[in-house]
Amino acid sequence: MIQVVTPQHMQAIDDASEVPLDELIARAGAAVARAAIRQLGGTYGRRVLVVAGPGNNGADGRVAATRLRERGVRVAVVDALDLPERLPRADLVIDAAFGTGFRGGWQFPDVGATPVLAVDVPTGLDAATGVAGPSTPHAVRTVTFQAAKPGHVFADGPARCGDLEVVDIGLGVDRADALLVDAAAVRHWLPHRPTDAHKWREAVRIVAGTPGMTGAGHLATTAAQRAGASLVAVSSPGVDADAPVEALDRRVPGFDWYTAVLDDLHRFRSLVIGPGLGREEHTVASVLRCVEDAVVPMVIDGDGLFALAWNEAGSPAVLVDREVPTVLTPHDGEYGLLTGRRPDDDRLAAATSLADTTGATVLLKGPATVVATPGEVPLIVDAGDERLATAGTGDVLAGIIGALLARQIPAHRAAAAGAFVHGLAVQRCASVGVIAGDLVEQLPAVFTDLLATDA
Ligand SMILES: NC(=O)C1=CN([C@@H]2O[C@H](COP(=O)(O)OP(=O)(O)OC[C@H]3O[C@@H](n4cnc5c(N)ncnc54)[C@H](O)[C@@H]3O)[C@@H](O)[C@H]2O)[C@@H](O)CC1
Ligand SMILES: Nc1ncnc2c1ncn2[C@@H]1O[C@H](COP(=O)(O)OP(=O)(O)O)[C@@H](O)[C@H]1O
Repeated sequence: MIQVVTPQHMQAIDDASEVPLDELIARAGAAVARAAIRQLGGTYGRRVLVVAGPGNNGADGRVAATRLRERGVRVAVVDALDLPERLPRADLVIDAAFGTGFRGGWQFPDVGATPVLAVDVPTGLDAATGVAGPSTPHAVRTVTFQAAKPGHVFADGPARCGDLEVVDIGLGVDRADALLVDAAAVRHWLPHRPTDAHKWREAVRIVAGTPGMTGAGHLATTAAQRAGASLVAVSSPGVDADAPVEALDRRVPGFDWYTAVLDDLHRFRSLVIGPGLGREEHTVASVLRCVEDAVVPMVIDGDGLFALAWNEAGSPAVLVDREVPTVLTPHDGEYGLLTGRRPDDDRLAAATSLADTTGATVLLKGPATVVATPGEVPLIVDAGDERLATAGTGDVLAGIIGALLARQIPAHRAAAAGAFVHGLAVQRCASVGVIAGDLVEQLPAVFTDLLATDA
């Protein structure tokens, strides 16, 4: 997995390093020159413009300029603080104006359609949060050093950075602030089914859906089945519609259904509660009883999170005493209900603080999803894309995580692996018109491909 380190932490690593700064800059500049040559597809007859600032980011760019000249590239270097009225023509612009030391108030010049290669971060992109300034260029590629920064993966980061290249320049990273989840990690986390498998061994209990929102129960159930649950029992309180044929249809009344759910919950390996349950007072009461008394790992999603927030003692009080893992899956609005404030731009900190106050695993949804658990390095999943922003995809995610918990994957990894396969599933879907059920259909192939690749 790629390490993610905050800019402040990277500065401390830099300060503590025994490698002299000049050497780090030489290595960084050489890596930028190599990336530029790859981007140009050669050196002969190619022209590069380097916009170089007054700090170390500019120094990286000047070294790259020297290396490129040595390779026969025609290079012009312009001073970011003294830009000429007309920029020299080029096949590639290297943005070495400012990196993590940028303080705002400087405009990146208009380079038209010329591709931009950014050094460390495109100028003006906040490396801590990914929020771009008004003139931040859209780079085709960004070369960063030793570790990715949160700004590369959150907010405007992915769109402004283009392809991200992380280059080892010999700085020892003592600890990562987060890890970017990849296929190799998820493959490693997935258990093989034992030959003596038994249908109750990976059984998932789901409470989701109400009259008028029966789809939530259906989506979570089929997602859990397709993510490897050996058996799924589903209840949609007050609903008489049929469950999927392969699932156990556990009909429960619209009120006080917690007794029926808790009754034989010990037979299951996980409980998914919340998608499409509604926000009635009696629903809140039943959800809270389940959270307090459930003896199996739980995923609490959607209206289950509303129920947690809507109780006088506050969600931490309900959760901290749980002796088995709990995964909370808020989007920004649900995070706001739980904490009284929507997450700010520092999404790693937002997820981590909710995890710390509740003792739960928190999966904070978004274009890049963060998974935080007390005592674990946060995980970031950026496998999905905007096609996931459609009704019901969260219900699918909850079902997948429920199945992975039932398959005995620890909560932190189960949540991140769930978000990762959810993202891979959408990659296999059509470019337009994707609905949540399409993700479910893709899951067996996603898992099959993941397990078949030997990276
Ligand atoms: N540990 C690492 O990650 C390494 C980082 N390196 C590079 O070092 C960069 C950080 O270097 P610096 O701390 O020198 O920061 P920058 O190179 O981003 O720029 C800081 C300088 O720019 C000036 N400045 C900032 N905003 C301005 C504005 N709006 N108008 C005019 N002047 C402005 C500041 O006064 C300061 O002199 C990284 O982005 C990276 O490119 C590499 O050199 C090698 C090692
Ligand atoms: N722009 C986006 N890019 C990538 N993933 C997204 C984007 N918007 C939403 N998602 C993902 O889609 C899912 C939506 O979940 P949720 O909001 O709970 O949907 P619902 O409640 O309709 O089921 C989450 O997994 C979230 O991370």
